[in-house]
Amino acid sequence: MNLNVELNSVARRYGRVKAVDGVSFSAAPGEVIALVGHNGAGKTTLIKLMLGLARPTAGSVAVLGQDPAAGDATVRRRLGYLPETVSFNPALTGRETLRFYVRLKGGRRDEEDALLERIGLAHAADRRIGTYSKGMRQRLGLAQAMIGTPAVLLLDEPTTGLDPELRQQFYAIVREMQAVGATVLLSSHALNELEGNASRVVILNDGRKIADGTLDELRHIARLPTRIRLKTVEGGAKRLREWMGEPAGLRQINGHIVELDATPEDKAAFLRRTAGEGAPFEDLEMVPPGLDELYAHFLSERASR
Ligand SMILES: Nc1ncnc2c1ncn2[C@@H]1O[C@H](COP(=O)(O)OP(=O)(O)OP(=O)(O)O)[C@@H](O)[C@H]1O
Repeated sequence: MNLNVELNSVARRYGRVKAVDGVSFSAAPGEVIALVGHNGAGKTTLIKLMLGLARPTAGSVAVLGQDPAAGDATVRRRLGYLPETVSFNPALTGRETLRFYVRLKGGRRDEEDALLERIGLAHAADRRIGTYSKGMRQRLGLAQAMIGTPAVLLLDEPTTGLDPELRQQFYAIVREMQAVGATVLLSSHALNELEGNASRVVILNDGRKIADGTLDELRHIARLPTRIRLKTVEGGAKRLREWMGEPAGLRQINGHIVELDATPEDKAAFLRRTAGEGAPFEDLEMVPPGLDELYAHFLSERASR
């Protein structure tokens, strides 16, 4: 398979600190991979290794088939990077700044105007960056990372400081990049927003990779229960409990709602029962474990080893 990123047993030490410790993974075109982990887990270092800004102390890194630290300009031009903290000259306008980066990267003439339009900053193109809000600066940073339609886009905590609407717009742009075959790697602490937006999740802890897969794969490995919530008519919770046979762990939330945590096997058996006659509920809701629960699970599993 054609891979845009390949990391093989990569380690990066800073003195005694193992910022990245034996990490291997690969990323194909069209994948959106979320790097998640506590502060100091090694996310930024991993991104810097892929950019060639840090060299591995062991193992190998290949981006677009090349060692990114070797300084090959053709590879660099096909990489886009949004750093954790974007900092632009406040005295320049958005357009001037982007034009500067387009020239630096050998981008198309007037590409800055198309990018400003795309990220919704055309109306402020001629305003000085010193007057921009945090969200506007972050969007300008994303526009800068998108110059030349990169094959690999590395985004370090890109949605920090963005309001919910801007986050949606941000992920819409990520999907557009994904659709044209870019590999997008983004680090984030906002686990809930990654659901439905990342095709794969890599969990890091103390520089090590402790989980890697789609959300469904991680759910399958973790075998965490699904929350089943049943609603009935007001005052009907008692009858519902009796019909369910008062299973251990059943929680009565109020007079008409009960909740149960079901293993994958219990869930299937329960669903078969609910399909029968006379099930005394009006509505059923199933909530599979979210990324925050999976994350906590993998971390606690690691800690107990
Ligand atoms: N240049 C450096 N010199 C010394 N130590 C470093 C350097 N860069 C990173 N580290 C250390 O490596 C570890 C991993 O840091 P890194 O910035 O990669 O984590 P992170 O997961 O991105 O954290 P955050 O979520 O806080 O941004 C930390 O212990 C950090 O202090």
